[in-house]
Amino acid sequence: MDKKILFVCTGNTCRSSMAEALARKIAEEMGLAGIQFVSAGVMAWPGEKASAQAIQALAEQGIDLDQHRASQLTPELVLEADLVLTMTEAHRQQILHLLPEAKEKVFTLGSYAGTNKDISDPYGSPVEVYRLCAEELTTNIKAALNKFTQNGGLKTNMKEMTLVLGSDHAGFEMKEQIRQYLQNQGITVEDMGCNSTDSCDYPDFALAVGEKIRSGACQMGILICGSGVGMAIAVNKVPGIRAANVFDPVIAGLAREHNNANVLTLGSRFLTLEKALEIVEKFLTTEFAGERHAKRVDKITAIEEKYACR
Ligand SMILES: O=C(CO)[C@H](O)[C@H](O)COP(=O)(O)O
Repeated sequence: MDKKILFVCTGNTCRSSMAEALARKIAEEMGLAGIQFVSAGVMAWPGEKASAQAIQALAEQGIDLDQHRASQLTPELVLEADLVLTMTEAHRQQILHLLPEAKEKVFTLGSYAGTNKDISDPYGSPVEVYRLCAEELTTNIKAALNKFTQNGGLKTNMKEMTLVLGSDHAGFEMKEQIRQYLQNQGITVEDMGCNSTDSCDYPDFALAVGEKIRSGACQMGILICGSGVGMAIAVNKVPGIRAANVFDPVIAGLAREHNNANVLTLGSRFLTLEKALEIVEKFLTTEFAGERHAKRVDKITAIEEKYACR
């Protein structure tokens, strides 16, 4: 079933209408399927068109906002959404006043994306201000979609995802066998190398795999070195990556269920192929449980954000 993200501003003719249309385009560029985007205003005139400057700013990016018509925010819209992103804290407060029980899924776009700034209202300004607003929205929406997809917003389905693999020389042969196994099951796999048993450096491949996931091009990764330890340490330096070095299928399931791990690392020198495949299968077929674990995974993300270069 599709997930739904609702953007909220005041009149639904400028910020949230642009956010809805931009998010649709960004999700397509990130290869994200299964997310529906909608928008509404806390004080909208239902049926009103988007402002002329918003239409122009988005038309310059090849996005048609001409057909948009404003909608008034209703409790149903909030309840139906999986995530509600408001343009300002005042909008968030208005929703929570109406529906305090929605607290867990209503955020300002800035706080959810990690930029921590409200999106200011361009209403009545010249088109240049709308262009800047569209840029600000784009930055925030990209980060928000990364977070939404990595924190269990989407259910994992093996056949629908693209997996990325990498290894060093010690993990090369096991990587080849795992790739074959996955491809035989119809799973799309990207292989970032290495391509032989010649000695090489595991951080190079950890970075390549981490960046594929960070960009949204792939949803999960598997990295193999001699012990799995170096790969886990290296790839965990990429923001948004939660890698687990696993030697047992039960732990592989827990790494997904509780920690929403998105990268599995394996130690080829300490695992039989049979055991490695059992671990891979469990890792890829277990879904993040969310609920109390989501709050904890969000705290891991908050640690990353605390030390991010600004
Ligand atoms: O496990 C690893 C990193 O954690 C590497 O595969 C291992 O360090 C490579 O060692 P060598 O160069 O002696 O083959």
